[in-house]
Amino acid sequence: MSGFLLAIEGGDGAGKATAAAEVAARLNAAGRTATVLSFPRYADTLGGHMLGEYLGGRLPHAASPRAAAVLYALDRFESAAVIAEAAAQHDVVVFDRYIASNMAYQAAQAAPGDAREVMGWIARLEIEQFGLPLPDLSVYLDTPVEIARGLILRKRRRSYTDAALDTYEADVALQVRVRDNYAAMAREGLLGRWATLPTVTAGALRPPREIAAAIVALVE
Ligand SMILES: Nc1ncnc2c1ncn2[C@@H]1O[C@H](COP(=O)(O)OP(=O)(O)O)[C@@H](O)[C@H]1O
Ligand SMILES: Cc1cn([C@H]2C[C@H](O)[C@@H](COP(=O)(O)OP(=O)(O)O)O2)c(=O)[nH]c1=O
Repeated sequence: MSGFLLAIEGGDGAGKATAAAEVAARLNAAGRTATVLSFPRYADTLGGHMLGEYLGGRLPHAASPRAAAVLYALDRFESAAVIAEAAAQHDVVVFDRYIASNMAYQAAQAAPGDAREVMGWIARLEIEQFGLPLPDLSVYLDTPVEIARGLILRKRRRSYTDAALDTYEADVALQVRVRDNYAAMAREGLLGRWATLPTVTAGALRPPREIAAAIVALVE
C-alpha cells in the first residue's frame, strides 16, 4: 500500500462527507490523486446491509455495543481489498468515517465504566484480528452538537431510513458522549496521529473550502 490514509472523523452532521469530497477535489486539482471511501458501505457489503437494517430500526433486538461494533468492523473487513486497491492507485485515500467512529460511538453506548475497555476492544478487533490498516492521520471535525443537528436536518434522504434523524442522530446525550470520546482519542493519540479542526469560528460555520484547505495543509 502506498497512498496516505486520511480519516475524517466527527459526530453526525459535523460536515465529514462535505469535507472529504472537497479535500479529494482539491488534491486532484493540485495534481495529486485522491479518492473518498465512505463507511458504512451500506449497499456494498453484508455488514453494511445489516447496519442499514439496524440504523433504520428494523432489527428485532437492540444490539450490545460490542455486537454492533462487529457489524461495522465486518463492513470494513469485507472492504479490505477495496481499501488496498484505493491505496495502491492513489496518493491519498480519504475515509469519511473509519475505525475511530466505531470506538467513539460504541463506547458512547456502553456502561460508563466499560467505555474505555470497549474502545480498546474495537481497536484490537479491527487492527490486530481483522488486519485493517491504521490511518496515517485522523482529523476530528469539531462541530458543536446544536449546529451539527441543524446540518443533519439539511441532509438528503438516506438509503436506509425515511426518518430525518436516524436512531443515533436523535439522541443528543449520545452525541455529547461521542464528542467526549473523540476528544479523548485525539488527546491520547489512539490509532495514531490526530488533528482537531474547529469548523465554527465566531458562532458561524467556516465555508467548506476553508475547512478543506486546512485539512490539505495538514496532509502536506
Ligand atoms: N462547512 C459547511 N458550511 C455549510 N454547510 C455545510 C458545511 N459542511 C456541511 N454542510 C452541509 O451540512 C449538511 C451535512 O453535512 P455532511 O457533510 O453530510 O455531514 P456528515 O457527513 O458529517 O454527516 C449537508 O447538507 C452539507 O451540505
Ligand atoms: C463507520 C461507523 C459508523 N458508526 C455510526 C455513526 C453514525 O451514527 C452511524 C451512521 O454513519 P453515518 O456516516 O452517519 O451514515 P449516514 O451519513 O448515512 O447517516 O453509524 C459506528 O458506530 N461505527 C462505525 O464504524
